Formats: sequence, C-alpha cells, structure tokens
Amino acid sequence: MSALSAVDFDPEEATYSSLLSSGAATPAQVDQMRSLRKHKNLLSISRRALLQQHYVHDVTLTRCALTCSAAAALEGLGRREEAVHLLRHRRFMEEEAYSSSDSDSDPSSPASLAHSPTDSASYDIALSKLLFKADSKPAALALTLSVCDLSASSPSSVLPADAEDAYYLAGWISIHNDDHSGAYRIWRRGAENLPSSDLLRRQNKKRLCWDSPPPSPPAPALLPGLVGATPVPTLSDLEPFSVPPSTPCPALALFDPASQNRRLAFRSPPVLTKSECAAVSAHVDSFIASERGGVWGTVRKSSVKTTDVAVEDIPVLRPWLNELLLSRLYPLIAEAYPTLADGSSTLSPDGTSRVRVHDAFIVRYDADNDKSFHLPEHSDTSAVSFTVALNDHSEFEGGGTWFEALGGEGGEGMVVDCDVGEACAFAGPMRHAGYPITKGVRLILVLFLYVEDFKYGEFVKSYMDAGFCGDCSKSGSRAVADEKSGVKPSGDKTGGYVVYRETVDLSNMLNRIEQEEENGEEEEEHTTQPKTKI
Ligand SMILES: O=C(O)CCC(=O)C(=O)O
Ligand SMILES: [Fe+2]
Repeated sequence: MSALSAVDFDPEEATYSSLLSSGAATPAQVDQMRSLRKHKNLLSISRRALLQQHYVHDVTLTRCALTCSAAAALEGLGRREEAVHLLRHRRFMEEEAYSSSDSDSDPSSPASLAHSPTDSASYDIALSKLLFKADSKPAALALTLSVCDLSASSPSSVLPADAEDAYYLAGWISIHNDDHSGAYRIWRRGAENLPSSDLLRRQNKKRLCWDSPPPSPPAPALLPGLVGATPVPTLSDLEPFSVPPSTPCPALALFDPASQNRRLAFRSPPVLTKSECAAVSAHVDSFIASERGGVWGTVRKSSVKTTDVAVEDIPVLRPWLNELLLSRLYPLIAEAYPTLADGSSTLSPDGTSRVRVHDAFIVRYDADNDKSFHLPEHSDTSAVSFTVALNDHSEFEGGGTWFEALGGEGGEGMVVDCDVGEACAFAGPMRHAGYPITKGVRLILVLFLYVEDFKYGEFVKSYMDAGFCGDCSKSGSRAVADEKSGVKPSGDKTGGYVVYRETVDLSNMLNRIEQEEENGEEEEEHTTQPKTKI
C-alpha cells in the first residue's frame, strides 16, 4: 500500500481519545494528541489535493509543495521511511515526465504545471532534512551540497530560499559531524554565491572576525585603555572544580582521563583589569545607544529570553577580543586541558593554538529593568566555553555559572562565581546554567570555542552510547529550587534548555516548509471541511 493511500487508523489515537474524554490526560499526552491530529489532517489534505490535482487550477499550489507537505506529515507521524520513499519516488517520476515531455505541448497542461525546473532541488532539501533527522549525516550532507553546487552552476534551477537553506543546512550538518572548519568553508561559499542572504553573510562575517590575524602592534596602541596588565595564568593560578567520582558527565569523555583527573571547570584570577572591563562595558553601552536605539535585544535567540549582543557586531571590540584570546585565554585552555581524548593537545606543533571561536557574546542579566534573571540549564555547542565577569559583584546579587555535575548526588549542583575580570573556563558539554540574580545587573563575556580537527561530538556520543550517562544530558529535573528566591537554575520550564541562534534558525528553517505548507493547506481545508480542533 502506498504512503498516500494508507488507511490512517491509529490505535494510539483511540487510546488518547478515551484518555481525553475521561479527563485523565496529562499535558504531554494532550500535546502528543494535538500533534498526531495535526499531522493526520495535513496528510489527508495533502493526499486529497494531490489525488484531485488541485494544483492544476490553483496557482498557489504545486505538486512538489503538496508532496513535501505529505512527507512532512508522514515524518510527524513517525513514518519516516514512507516519507523518504515518497519524496524520492515523486522526484524521480516528475523529473522523468518533465524531461520527456514535448516542449511544444500546451503549457497549461497538467504535466507542465506539475513540475518546474526548481522542484528537484526543493525535493532534495526536503529529503536532506529527513535524512539529517534520521542521523544519516553523510547522505544529508551530500544532498545539500549537490543543491549548493547546482545553485552555483545554474542559479535558475534552485529557488533562492532553497539555495540559502542548502548552504545553511550543509554548514550545520558539518558542525553536527564535528567539522566546524568545513561548516565555515560552506558558509563562506554560500555568502559569496548568495550575497543577498543576511543569514549566510552573518555566519561568514563571524569567521572573518575571529580568524583575522592578531593586531600588530598589539591592541594597546589600537585601543587605548582596552588591554590591561594582567599576567598570563598558569595551571597553579587556576582553581579547579572536579566532577565527583560517583557523578557521570559526558564532558569527561573529551579529555585524557589521567591528566584531566575529572577537573572540568576552572576559575582563573583576573584576565582583564577593572579598567579594561569598564572600557568594554562603556563600548557596549555606546554601541547599544548608537546602533540599537538604546534597546538591548537578543542576537542569540533562545527558547527563553536572553539579553545579548554579538561581539563581532561591535567593531572596536574585535581586535580586543582577538588579543585577549591569543594572549590569555588560549594559553589558559592549554594549561587547563593539556591532553584531549584523542591524545592531541590544543597547541599545534608550532606552538599556535588550535582553538577557534564559534560564538562570542556579551550577555546581560538585569533584575530591575528587563527582568532577565537567569539562563536555564543547557549544554553549549562547544568543546570549551568561557564566562568572563565584566562588572563588579557589588553591582548585583546572586548570579554565577551553575554546573549540575559539580554538585554530587543531591542534584543541587554548584555555582562558580567570578568577580570582575575573572574567567570561568569549562567543557561545553557540561550541563550548566546562568544562576539567577536577584538584584542589579550582571554583565559577562560568553565564548563558545572548538578545537580544529578535534571531533569532540564523537567522544560525547560514544560516552552516551556506552550508557555511562543515563539521561543526564536531557533533563533539568535534578535542579533544586533556590531556597531564598524560589527560582530554579533551570528556570520555570521543565527541562528548560537553551538553543542558540543557529539552532533556532536551523529548526525554523527545518520547520518552515512544513509550516508554510500547513498554512496553505489550512486555507484549502477551510473551503472543504471544518477543521478538527482538540
Ligand atoms: O550566566 C552564566 O554564567 C552562564 C552563561 C551561559 O551558560 C551561556 O551564555 O551559554
Ligand atoms: Fe552556556
């Protein structure tokens, strides 16, 4: 039976229906029920529209879009194999029919209306999305790259939105494949081939900023007042924080166990002087005033509100951060994390660092004005991250970086608190949070770093696959309420976690086709039957 003619009886739905009518359904079950109904509706509408060839008379519909919509619905119903088969089959059939059709035939005939030269790329994007979700990364990457290549060699064969999606998705598949450098190469190519894409331009700009050569002569001459006279920290200057022997943590898998000895987080003495922090803060304020109309926003969109600015957006801070990285933070990482899990070090044989910036933000928590108190539990997209305190602790109460695995069995975790100029370095896959402030403003520099050619994701995955961790990277349920404030580090959301700008954009992109088609189909649906709402 083909995917389009399958009878969609689902015993699960019958169970949910009786649960709902008995009033015993949990919120999670209601959500599942909604999703089930939504995808069933979408599948039945797409199927009907395809079978009745609605696209012949309705210029807003195409066979390709309806097919992608049906595939998205099948995926939503957990029928991924059918979805993949449907897309592959339709792509092949339509391409065949199109290439063998007589070019002199009536242009209004269904055959020519049903397939346009850009449809194959649209099918490929929809397919690669499914393959990526199915964790078939090499196949997904090959398909997205083929769309990138096609858009470069024959721009009229790929819709601009599909081309942007292809480059963006290919970059993210590469990152999930532990190939950050490859991702940035793809985004660079995308930015060059699609100069109108803001998304690709931003990704590329980031890379250009953090790969730029160190300023020479160094920053003091370029930026008076911005580089202080703090010494370069060595291991004996760092205060280590160890994961207790009884506590699992996927980040342990990143380093050589003998030399690391479960020390995954470190607090350093000041890497910035007070006057340097004040100067950075003043530059941020003047940027917000002149470029953002005095209003802080969020560049790193997250599932909960965070207030931040990307360092690369403030030109005066770019050489400053490069200098800070090269002179103090990269050496600090080499001291704190001497041997990686693959036996290599973060230093190349020539002594230069292999560490690279993935993201650099200045994050502001403000208990009094925008009520941005905390950041919920999450892991970073990084091998190593930093938080560096940019203002004095007397300016706020509470705060600090909370780590679940540093607190032992009880689940209360531990807060590592930094005073102005001090840095907290930690392994990105450690589950952590911005602990709530209860008063004032806390300003920090946040850095997500990776190590070139070090496949940290692979080590985390092996650790998880080996079952060492149970579900320790998934749930925030072990967070314990703070006695005084009554707020959890995980926020008010159960299992709250932060998704970063790229991840949000990525999931928006992945869901966009589905959403657009659903909206289109809902309109269609209103004309044919009332919508079933739960
Ligand atoms: O506020 C903190 O100390 C943590 C910040 C953080 O984890 C992040 O920005 O990803
Ligand atoms: Fe973080």
